[in-house]
This record gives sequence, C-alpha cells and structure tokens, in this order.
Amino acid sequence: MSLDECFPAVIVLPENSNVEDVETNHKPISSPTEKVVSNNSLDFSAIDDDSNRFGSYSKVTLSWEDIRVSAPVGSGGVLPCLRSKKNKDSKKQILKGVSGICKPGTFMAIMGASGAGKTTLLNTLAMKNDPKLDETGSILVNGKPLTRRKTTLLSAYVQQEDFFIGTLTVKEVLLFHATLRMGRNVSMKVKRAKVEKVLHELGLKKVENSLCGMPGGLIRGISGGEKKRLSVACELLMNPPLLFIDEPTSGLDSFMARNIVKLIGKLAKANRTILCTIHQPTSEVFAMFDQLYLVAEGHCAYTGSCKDALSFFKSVNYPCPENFNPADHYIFTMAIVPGEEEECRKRVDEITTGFTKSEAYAELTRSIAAVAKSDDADVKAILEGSTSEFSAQLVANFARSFRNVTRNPGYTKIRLMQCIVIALLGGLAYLDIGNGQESVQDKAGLLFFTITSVTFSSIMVIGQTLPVEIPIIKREYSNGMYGVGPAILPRFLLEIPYIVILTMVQWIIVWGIAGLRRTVANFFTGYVVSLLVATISTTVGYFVATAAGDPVIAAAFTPLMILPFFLFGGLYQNEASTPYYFYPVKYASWFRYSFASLLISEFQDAEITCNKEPESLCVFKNGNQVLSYYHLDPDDLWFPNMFAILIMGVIYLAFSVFFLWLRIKERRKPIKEKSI
Ligand SMILES: Nc1ncnc2c1ncn2[C@@H]1O[C@H](COP(=O)(O)OP(=O)(O)OP(=O)(O)O)[C@@H](O)[C@H]1O
Repeated sequence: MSLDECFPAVIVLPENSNVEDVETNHKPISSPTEKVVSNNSLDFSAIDDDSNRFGSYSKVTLSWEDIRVSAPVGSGGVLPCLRSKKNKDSKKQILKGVSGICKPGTFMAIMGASGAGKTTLLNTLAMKNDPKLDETGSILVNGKPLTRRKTTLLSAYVQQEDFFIGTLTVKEVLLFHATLRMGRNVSMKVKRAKVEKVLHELGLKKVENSLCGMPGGLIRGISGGEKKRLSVACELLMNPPLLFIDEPTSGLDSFMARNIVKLIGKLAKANRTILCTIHQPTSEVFAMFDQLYLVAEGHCAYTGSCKDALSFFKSVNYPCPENFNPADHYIFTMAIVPGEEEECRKRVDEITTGFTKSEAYAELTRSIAAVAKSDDADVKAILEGSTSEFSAQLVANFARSFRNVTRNPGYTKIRLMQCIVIALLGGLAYLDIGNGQESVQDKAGLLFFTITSVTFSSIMVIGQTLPVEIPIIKREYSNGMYGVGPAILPRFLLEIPYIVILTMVQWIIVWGIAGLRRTVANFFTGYVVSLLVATISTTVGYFVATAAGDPVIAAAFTPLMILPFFLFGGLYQNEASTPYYFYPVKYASWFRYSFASLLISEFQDAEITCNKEPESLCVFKNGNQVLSYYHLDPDDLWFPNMFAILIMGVIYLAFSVFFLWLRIKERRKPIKEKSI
C-alpha cells in the first residue's frame, strides 16, 4: 500500500479545508506549509510506508463471539469480608453472549441506552476492562485469538477523557508520543515528519504551538474539540490498523461533534477498522457511520449497515417514524424507562429475539465463520524495535518534566515565596535567643520548626502535583511508551535543584537572622540536615502521592504520614519516655534523627550562661548537659542519624516505584476462551 493510500489527501484536507477551518470558520493561515498542503503535495517523503510494518495485519478484521461479561454484586463496601455468602456468589450479567464483526475500512458505531453495556463491550474488545469483571467468549483478529501483545501492537484506544500535561504544546505532546511510540528503528527525522503529517491530518497545524492548558484556567489551553483531536492524533502516530474510541463526541457541541466524527470516518476509509461508542448522535452524524452495533440489556439488538437497521426495526414492528432521527428512535425503543420496566424489557426481548431470526444475524454468522486466517509470525516482526531504548525513555521524560516544571507559573515562584516567608517567620521569631537558660527551649523549638516546615512543604507539593499526572502515566505506560523507572526518576531528579536551592535559601535566612551558634561547622551541618530532611520528605511525598493516587486523598493522607513521626521526633516527648510499643514509629521518624543531629551540632561543647538567681535555678551549665537531657550521644551526629535518613529516603523511593507500578500496571486479564 502506498503512502497516499495510507494517508489519502482527502483525509488531510476534508473538503479542501482542514478541520480547524470548518470549526472556526477562519481562513486557513497561509503559511508556506499550508500552501503545500492545499496544493496536495506536502513533502512527507521522509516517512516510510509504515503500513508494511503490520504485514498481513495491516488490514484487521475484528470478530467476537458469545462474549459474556459479569460483575460481582455488592462489594461489602470497605469491608469485603462482610459480603454475604449469597452476595459473594451472585453476579450481575452485563453482556449476555454478544457476537459481531468489524472489517477493515469500516467505521462502526456502538449504540444503546445508558447502562446497556456499550462501554463494557468496547473495553472488552480493547482488553481494557476492570479486572474484577469475569469475561468469557472469543475475540479474534484476522481469525487468530486476540492477545494482550497484539492489542498493544495493532490497536489504539482513545479514552473519553483527554489527559495531557497542560504546560506542553500540541506539537510537543505529539513529538513525545512519536519519540517513544514509533520505536527505536525509526529516525527522528521520520518521527518529526510523521508528527507534521498527523498535525495536518487532524487539522491541528494552527494550534501546534498552543499549550494544552491546565484545569481551572491556570493556563488557558486548546479547546475541547482540539483536545479530542489531539487524543486521536497521538494514537494515529502509530498508524494502527485497529482503533477503539470511547465517546468521541462527549463534551462537544453538535458542530464540533460532527467535525470529529466526519474526520474519524475519513480515517476509516484508509482501511482502518474503527469502533466507537456514541451517545445520541444527530441524524447527520449518524449517517457518517458505516456499521451499527446496537446493545440492549446486554444483548446485541442489531448489527449490520446503518441503512438496513431501518428495515430491521420495521420488520420487528418498531418502524422509525418519518422525519425522526433513526439514532434517537433506536435508543428510545430500547431504553428501560423507570416505572415501565416490564413493558420495556418485553420490547427489548422482542427486538433481540427478532434479530437472532433476521437475515442480518444470518449474515453475521456467515461473516464470522469466513474470517480470513492470518500468519501470526507477523506479530513478532511488528514487536521488533517497537519499543524505545531505556535511555530514550529517560531523556524524553526528563525533557517533558523539565518543561512542565519550568512553565508551571506557580511551581517555582510559590515554592520560593513559601520558603522565604517561613524562614523569615522562624528567623524573626527567634531573633535574639542569646545563651541563657531559656535559649535551650527556644533553639530546640526553632530547629524543630525548621525541619517541620521543610517536611510539610516538600510532601504537600509532591502530594498535590504527582497524582494529577498518574492517569497520563498510566495511559502512556499501557501504550508501552516507557517503564515505571523512567516515569518516576526524571521527576525525582528534577526535584534535586529545588531541594538544594530552597533549603539553602531557607537555612541562610534562619541561621542568618536567628541567634543560632555562629560557627561554620554549625552552618554546614544545619544545611546538610535540612537537605536530607527535604530529600526524605520528597520521597515521602512520592510515597503518599503514589499510594493515594489522587490529590484529595493525598491531602487527607499526609497528616497521617507526618504526625506520628512528628510526635516521636524528640521535641514533644523525651527519648527515654517513649512506650516500647511505639519504638517502631520512633525509630522510623526522620524528625528524631534530624532533630538530634541539629541539637548535637548546636549544643555540643557550647556555652550556656546562668541568668537566674539563685544559681541553683539554672538547669543547664553547658551544652553537653542539654544533650544529656535529651538523651543524645554526640557521636551519633553523622552515623547513624544522617545515614538513617538517607536509608529511609531510599526505602520510601522504592515503595513509591512499587506503588506507581501497582497503580499503572496492566490489570487486564486475557478473556477466558470458551469452546463455542
Ligand atoms: N466494573 C463494574 N462493576 C460493576 N458493574 C459494572 C462495572 N462496569 C459496568 N458495570 C455495570 O454494567 C452496566 C453497563 O455499563 P456500561 O458502562 O457498559 O454501560 P453503557 O452502555 O456504556 O452506559 P452509558 O451510556 O451510561 O455510559 C451498568 O449497569 C454498569 O453499572
């Protein structure tokens, strides 16, 4: 197949203009490239004919037979053990033995009333369903069983929600996907050319340098329609022969919905097999689909051409009234209306039974039986070189995180401002501590306040920013773009300059203003301790973010992760008073180790004056007595104290990687084959 067949010009410019122009009614920007496009001779010679990459899988027929999906009933809430025996065994049948076929060059709409099972069917075919669901049946690609590997290699799934890093431009998003998805054997020149092609293909050229945007208007981004097209564009870089799209029109007005469906329809004409779920399309949008798959109460109510659906509904005595949108008619006829359940179910039963006796059903059975057999050896060839190198994954993620951090308006400025304000507060509150008896309490308070503020700010920042990115990481991980290490390490490495600079700023202000011990050794020890506290707090932030997976849960989880260690940090309870059952918490408290090191550095061999009359009222004669009071050994300054913090940081980071992996790993299980 030639490149032009694969990306026909008609796709590039539907009706001689790109989609952007249709949407906005703007004149096309007359950039030199655009001119070349409208002359229909854009130079994409750098792109190889990558349809060959898919061998005999370049045209995919997807067929499925007797798909049954059920869900466990009654989870028992937070305590699954409370589920009754009866509940444990009962299942809700979502799909009740549905079959179908979608051939190359076909654009199939999966439609039905709300709750009918459309999304479940699409997810089952794309192997994206909730792992708790039980699935049986058979799904074949060109007559061979669909496997997870084949799904990743041959298909793309466009989710209903469009997740992007808001600080990246449209072109940067596409280049990131091209770098990591087009494989190690494809040169960067070809990848760039492919990005250009897809930008044109989906009418995104005009917004290529616009940011995707952040929720809440923090960064104004591209429109909803452009985001949806960008989602499709990311998947098209691979030029997959099989495309699953969940609700491509959700959140779009009817005009934009029409444009996006029209565009996808044109993509299907290039021999792609495209299945999409859709809610109540307008009659114009409905007419753009080639094939219809109607789901009602978990059954297939009709599958075949959209045209023939009219005569089928007539044959089962539910003809579509004249001048009525057929899509609306099908959905209304098969909906279960509250209060009229029995009557509605009877109607659905008549239609689904009618379908099993129809010519369309006989044709479906014949088509499934006649599906061509492919050579599975192709899959190995497609797999070769389809992934990028580990170093490329690290570099691409690092570059993206760097852009994200530096472009985020609040990230750097707010953190710096927060650190300066807190440091000034601490420094000014303890401006003139002196060396008297009260200075012991004041210095201990200031040092503990410093490590607490470093802890809170580091954990909160990560806890609020990382969970927002987890859905994006999950989608990209499931597309095989990178592993867990490249997902998390660049983000952590980018935190290091923040840790180094912000703690330096904070400690210089605190140490410079407050009356702490004026020795170079005390300054540097205090800085190193702050650095270690910021590092471990960052790793705890990663732990909280990956374990919680959501900014709100992370915020609720943070005090739980901090307060127990805070309590046994050495300020609120003397080392000797901790009950033995709290020893694990005490020994795992980074507050304890860092506070101890700061006290040792501040008080070892320090002078403490007696400013009370009579002298017997003076508790501390020198700094070493303070250390004895806190039960601290000066030899512990570096080892074990600082070493323990470092080790805990490594442990928290390892747990974060593990939790991230748990969150993003593929939980989908292969469908249970049933002999049919
Ligand atoms: N993981 C799950 N666990 C339990 N029930 C589920 C699960 N997934 C789907 N269901 C149930 O299965 C039924 C079909 O859901 P599905 O999302 O497939 O419907 P739909 O046709 O896509 O509906 P809608 O148009 O409203 O999105 C619903 O009743 C839903 O509650």
